[in-house]
Amino acid sequence: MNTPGLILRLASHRQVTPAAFIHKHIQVISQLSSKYEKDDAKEKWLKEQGDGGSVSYARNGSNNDLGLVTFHHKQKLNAFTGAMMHDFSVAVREAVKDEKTRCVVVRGENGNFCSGGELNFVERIASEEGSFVMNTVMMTALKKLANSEKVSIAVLEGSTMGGASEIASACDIRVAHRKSKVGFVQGKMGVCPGWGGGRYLLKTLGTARAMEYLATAALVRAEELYKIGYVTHLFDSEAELTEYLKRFSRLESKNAFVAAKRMVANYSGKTRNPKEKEEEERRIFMSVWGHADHKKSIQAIRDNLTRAKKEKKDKK
Ligand SMILES: CC[C@@H](C(=O)O)C(=O)SCCNC(=O)CCNC(=O)[C@H](O)C(C)(C)COP(=O)(O)OP(=O)(O)OC[C@H]1O[C@@H](n2cnc3c(N)ncnc32)[C@H](O)[C@@H]1OP(=O)(O)O
Repeated sequence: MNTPGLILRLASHRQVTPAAFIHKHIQVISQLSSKYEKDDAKEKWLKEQGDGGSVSYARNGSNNDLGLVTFHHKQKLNAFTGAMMHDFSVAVREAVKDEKTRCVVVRGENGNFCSGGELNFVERIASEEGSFVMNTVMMTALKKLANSEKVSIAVLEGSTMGGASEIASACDIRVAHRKSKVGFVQGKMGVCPGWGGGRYLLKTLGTARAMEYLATAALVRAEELYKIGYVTHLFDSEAELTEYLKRFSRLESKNAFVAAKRMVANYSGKTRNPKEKEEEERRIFMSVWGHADHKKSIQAIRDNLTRAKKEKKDKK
């Protein structure tokens, strides 16, 4: 192809949003924002779309440090409906408020995380109003989860498709069943990430890999995701998963646990300027230094050293 032809071809492929299009969308968004001024109006609208399934929040009976957000729609591999998006918002609010827990475990029932948007529901809300409401409600819920002081853990089993990969990415940690798969398949449906979790996909995968996976609608095995660090732990059985989750009760000081989460969150976001991040780092550190747990731990370490020294001496 000659150079002018090539330039014309490239220009026609360049995705430039025309000004008229942007203007129309600003108008639509402004109308919808007034119609659904309150978050509960959007949640109510989603609930009315129904289509089965639910999402619950409960404290884990055998490990009280864990709160469980569970997807229930096993006949459709936990595909998300409007009712489930409504419940998810409520469940996340309950989970992050629960003062008794340290972690929020996000999981699907029956050995499957979630197969993305439920197709009948997706078809029904395929409109500007639908995209506005779904995107806003899910974005708010994912932000709440990502910004909370709990450590959030997504347990990926079976299939994690489309929007479900956004939920998984919004969590601090992803653990996966060795045989599971994650599909960044939004493009196969002719759309892009729409559950408000695009930013978390970029953060957890890195821009190049997020581009590759989204542009190819990749279905990726857990073992590959483990190699690139998207998944931090692979498990083969429920017993192994239970053992893994017990690790999050190891820190005696809950204060130190919360500070660890705050310290990581402070530097993983791009929202604050460097000066504010430094100030926040100092504030976090000052919240643990000199705290009763700190003083108790110093004494415990000192006692350990003394004990070890005595044991060494006795052995001689
Ligand atoms: C707006 C949401 C959008 C976004 O923006 O992000 C997305 O989420 S895009 C992603 C949409 N989801 C999909 O494309 C996945 C569709 N499902 C599949 O490709 C497969 O089901 C599977 C996930 C690869 C699993 O395959 P398999 O193990 O062979 O199970 P089945 O296919 O037999 O599924 C069992 C049962 O569940 C029904 N099902 C599965 N996913 C959905 C769904 N998303 N919506 C509605 N129903 C779903 C499937 O039809 C089967 O039903 P029965 O045939 O009645 O048993």
